[in-house]
Amino acid sequence: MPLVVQPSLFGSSGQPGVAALGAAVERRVLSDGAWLDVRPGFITAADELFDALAAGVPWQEERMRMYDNTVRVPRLLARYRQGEALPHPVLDEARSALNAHYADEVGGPFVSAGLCLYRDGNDSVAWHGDRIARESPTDTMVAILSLGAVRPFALRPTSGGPGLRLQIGHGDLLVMGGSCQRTWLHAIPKTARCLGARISVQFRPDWGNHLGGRPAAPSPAVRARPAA
Ligand SMILES: O=C(O)CCC(=O)C(=O)O
Ligand SMILES: [Fe+2]
Repeated sequence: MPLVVQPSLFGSSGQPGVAALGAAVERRVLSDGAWLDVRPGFITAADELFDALAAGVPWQEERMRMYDNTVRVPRLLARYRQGEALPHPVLDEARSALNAHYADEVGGPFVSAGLCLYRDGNDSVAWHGDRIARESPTDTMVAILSLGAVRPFALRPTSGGPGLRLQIGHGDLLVMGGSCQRTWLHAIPKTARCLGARISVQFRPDWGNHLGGRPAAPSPAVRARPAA
């Protein structure tokens, strides 16, 4: 199917690279042992990286089982398991910088990379916790680079109660850590306001059987469904 991606929407120029982590990383402690780190502007010359990934990654449209049907996964995907070459050298640089910064944190090192391309506001990911932590009581980390359109990154505790929405921008880093994949759910909701495509790169400590997410548990507010 044709994929329309507008090139160089964002106005940066130069060689893509990574900025320092260190004190630029802001930690937000959530309930139940979960935490989030945000480092705005981690990727420099992020529109060049966006363009290179949009054009160079072998994006796949996938289908998934939903009850008795198969449905289109509403985003394009690419996966790079441990040992597979990443599609851009800046992703190697980013993973090395993350592994140095998070060396003393439980759950590393980051090895695999999953990429998502949200073509427009109709593409999304439903509420889920990443499957790497599904049956394990141990803490873990998922580091996400965000490129392109700003989409709200929504989080809510599995036990109910108020959630939050982060505006993760072009070139920003978000790390979910601690118990976040067990005790919180996350989603990229559909939106009518989205201005263009977004690419996310998720670094995970172990490919394991992560296939895009663990569905949200049934709750009065949200019916259980596979992460789509
Ligand atoms: O695109 C994102 O930022 C999140 C994607 C995600 O949650 C996943 O692939 O498990
Ligand atoms: Fe996820």
